[in-house]
Amino acid sequence: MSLTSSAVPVSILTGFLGAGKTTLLNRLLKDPDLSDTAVIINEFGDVSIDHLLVEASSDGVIELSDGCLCCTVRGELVDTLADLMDRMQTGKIKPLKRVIIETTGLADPAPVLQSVMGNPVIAQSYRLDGVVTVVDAVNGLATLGNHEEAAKQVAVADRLVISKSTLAASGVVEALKARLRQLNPRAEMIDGDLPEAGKAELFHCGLYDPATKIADVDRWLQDETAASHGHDDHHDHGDAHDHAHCDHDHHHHHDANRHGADIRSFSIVHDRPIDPMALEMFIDLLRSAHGEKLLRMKAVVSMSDNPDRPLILHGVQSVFHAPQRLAAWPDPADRRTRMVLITKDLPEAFVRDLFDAFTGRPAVDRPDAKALFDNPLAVPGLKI
Ligand SMILES: Nc1nc2c(ncn2[C@@H]2O[C@H](COP(=O)(O)OP(=O)(O)OP(=O)(O)O)[C@@H](O)[C@H]2O)c(=O)[nH]1
Repeated sequence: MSLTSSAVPVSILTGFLGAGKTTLLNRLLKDPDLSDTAVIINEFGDVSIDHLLVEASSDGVIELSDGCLCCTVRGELVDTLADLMDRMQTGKIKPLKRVIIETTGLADPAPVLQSVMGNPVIAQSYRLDGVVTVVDAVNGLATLGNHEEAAKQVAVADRLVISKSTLAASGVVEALKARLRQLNPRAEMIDGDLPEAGKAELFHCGLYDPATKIADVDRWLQDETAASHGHDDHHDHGDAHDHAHCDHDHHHHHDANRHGADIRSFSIVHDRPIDPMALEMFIDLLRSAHGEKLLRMKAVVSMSDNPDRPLILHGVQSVFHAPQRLAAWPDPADRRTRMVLITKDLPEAFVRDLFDAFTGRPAVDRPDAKALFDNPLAVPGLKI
């Protein structure tokens, strides 16, 4: 996956059945800034109607055949993206500014993201820009409780659009927002009725600020740790903030397990440059042994081989894009490694211990007795 600004950005539009994805897309496609956008839609059922419902961009709408995008037509999604690129390169269609993939309501978004990021050919030409998830204000809370796919759709989102809020009884939207905050504390929440929900900027979730073309790491990481946590010296072995245990307002008494808080979001902050080998081993182990539990990971990493040029990492389950070096730190005053992880059934403490195992310094202030006794230079007879 290329993260450079030249690759065509791909946005995933997801949300449970009937949440309002097509309605939102119809509004969005009226924004002139979304001209030269291809929309790929998939459907369940024999009768294909979704593409008819997308009004404004009939030329750009590519309908995948019957089946769920996350499984049966994954090959077809890759083929469609490859075909689009071929048509662009041979001048059959104008260069695309963006591709939007609208998933079926039942899709687990992680495999969809993987199929965009994990195919080497696709990864050369496209970059995953972000995930926009529509949540229905009326049914959202119940749906999240009953359907794991819906919870995953929320967990991996960069932005959450709350639809139908005018139809919801008072208090319902607030309860829904609290639940969404718990599942995904970093995603920006937008009321679907507001004008900004219908603007092209909704899809600008990627690393590069589309206006300046400069990497905006804090926004990309959805990184409140950048603002709220300073350079604490005690973060020697990484500092993890687990959001499954506290909501955004830090109400520590919340019962995290009440709503199946096996999906959790946390960050690891590390003050010292990391050895490339240690990072590679950490990532390899995490994704090979626990890939299916790693819903999403984004990171900016200070590397010991070149601390002036941070490494950008971006992964979904076991699939990671090729790491990319930024030319410089976006904020020279903050050169900390920052990782944001969203996991399912993978406790923060486990990930943190793993990170520490590969990156932690030996504790120099505590003598290692065995090393002292095994020391060939030790003075015979001297007991410590
Ligand atoms: N009042 C109101 N109705 C909405 C809103 N968003 C969607 N709807 C209605 O909800 C129904 C479902 O909307 P769709 O846009 O088809 O939902 P979808 O997520 O594309 O549905 P699937 O493709 O079946 O998963 C339609 O009847 C819409 O008119 C909203 O913000 N307010």
